Amino acid sequence: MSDTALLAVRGLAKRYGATPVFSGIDLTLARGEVVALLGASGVGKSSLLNCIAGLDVADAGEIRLLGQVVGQLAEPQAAALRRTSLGFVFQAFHLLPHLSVADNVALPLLLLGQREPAAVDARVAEVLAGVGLAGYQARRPRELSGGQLQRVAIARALVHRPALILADEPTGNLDPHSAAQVLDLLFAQVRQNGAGCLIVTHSDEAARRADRVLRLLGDGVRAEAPAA
Ligand SMILES: Nc1ncnc2c1ncn2[C@@H]1O[C@H](COP(=O)(O)OP(=O)(O)OP(=O)(O)O)[C@@H](O)[C@H]1O
Repeated sequence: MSDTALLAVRGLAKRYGATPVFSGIDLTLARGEVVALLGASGVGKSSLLNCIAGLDVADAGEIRLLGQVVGQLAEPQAAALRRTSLGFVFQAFHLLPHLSVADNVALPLLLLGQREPAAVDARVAEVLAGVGLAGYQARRPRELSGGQLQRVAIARALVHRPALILADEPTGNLDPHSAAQVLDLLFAQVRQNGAGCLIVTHSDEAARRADRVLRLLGDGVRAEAPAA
């Protein structure tokens, strides 16, 4: 089963110096599945997401992405697998302020070597329209609201059609109205693209919209019944 899973994490452990964060983490995500990851503040949700994304390194365990054990690949191959198959949405948006909206969204395509301007422009326009920002290509991030910034970040995470979206509290900086809009868009776009999504959240709304809800504990992951 783990061979066909989009993501399979086995026995993952992380510590910072002598301080353990988590250990014995097993989780699996199927293609097209939206999974919400809950957990107390400081339990290691962001650390887990960062390990899966290759932004941080686990101390033990295995991460299998699209059937490939990432740790068994040479770093250039691991990086290429992540670039192709992952999109990341951060709580603080992480857009580049000096680039236009279009250039921010196009970045993953450029990193993948897609430089044919007409094709890049067309895909950027398509994905911006998908998040309700048609015609915003020339804007700068400073000219956008928080909800719009996060929608740009979602467009950037989806532009290269990754198989897995990792989202770390993507509505944590938004007012409730914008948060609900952004969640709707994120989940609609994820499902429309047939991608899987692992979303770290404190939001009941996000958990309610997920296919499955997991709770991260220091020594494992527990399945929770979705909120009614
Ligand atoms: N770079 C780091 N160096 C040392 N300790 C760290 C580092 N990053 C995180 N930690 C610690 O690891 C633990 C887990 O942090 P993490 O941010 O993953 O938790 P979280 O569950 O995402 O928390 P929150 O819900 O508050 O965002 C915390 O105790 C944090 O202080």
